[in-house]
Amino acid sequence: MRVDVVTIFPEYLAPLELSLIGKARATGILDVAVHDLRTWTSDVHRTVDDTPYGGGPGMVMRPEPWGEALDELGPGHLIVPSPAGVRFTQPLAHALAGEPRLIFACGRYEGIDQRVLDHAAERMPVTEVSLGDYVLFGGEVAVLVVLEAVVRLLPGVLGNADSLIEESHADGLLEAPVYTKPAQWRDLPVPEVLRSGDHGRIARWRRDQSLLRTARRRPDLLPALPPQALDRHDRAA
Ligand SMILES: N#Cc1c(-c2ccc3ccn(Cc4ccc(CN5CCOCC5)cc4)c3c2)n[nH]c1N
Repeated sequence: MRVDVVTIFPEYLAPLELSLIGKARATGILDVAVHDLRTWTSDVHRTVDDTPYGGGPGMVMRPEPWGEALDELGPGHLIVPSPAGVRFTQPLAHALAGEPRLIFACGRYEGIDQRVLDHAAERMPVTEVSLGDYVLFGGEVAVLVVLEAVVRLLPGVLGNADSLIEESHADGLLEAPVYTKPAQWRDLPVPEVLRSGDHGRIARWRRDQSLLRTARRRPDLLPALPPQALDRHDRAA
């Protein structure tokens, strides 16, 4: 997968050199390039923003540098983080993991001139995404989140592919609690079932814990579960 990120704060994306994303880059699974939007400015002050038409607070990012940048870097699936975007979810992460090329446009100020997105949409898929209902300073943090969620799904990135099956949101439920040694820590024991060696019991316990957690913390996820997601054992509850 080839990823291009355009931002006025390239240093914000330094974490992309680290951990599993850094390893995916080193092993050739992922090719990431971070670009400074000011590369595509032509004035002496390298201006990237201007006042909003129609008035209102703050500044808006000028279309010209973005147009030049996307002319050079496109085509690819353009991902634009925005407070007004569609909620970023695990299904969307899976969809993006299937793309050969992603281009991330990191806005700042009050956002990017809408014509940039409209013009790009004439020649490539454009998706505005939001991390959630709160307001950040810009899109860079969202790019780190989206990229981590997407890259984890690429073949060869996670050592144990099984961990993709058990994790939260993979089957629509929150994951069960996890434990490791020691068996007793500050008078707190590991649940006996997890040390029983009875894999059927362990699987049922984990499923029950997932359902309990989801019901308590994210009841909004429960109705979305298709009937077949609750196996015969669950229905009895
Ligand atoms: N992903 C993501 C994001 C972002 C995000 C992503 C990208 C950019 C580029 C600039 N900003 C800052 C900005 C601040 C204020 C406004 C106008 N406001 C009008 C009133 O409603 C709220 C918005 C717009 C943009 C960004 C924020 N925030 N929250 C998420 N989940």
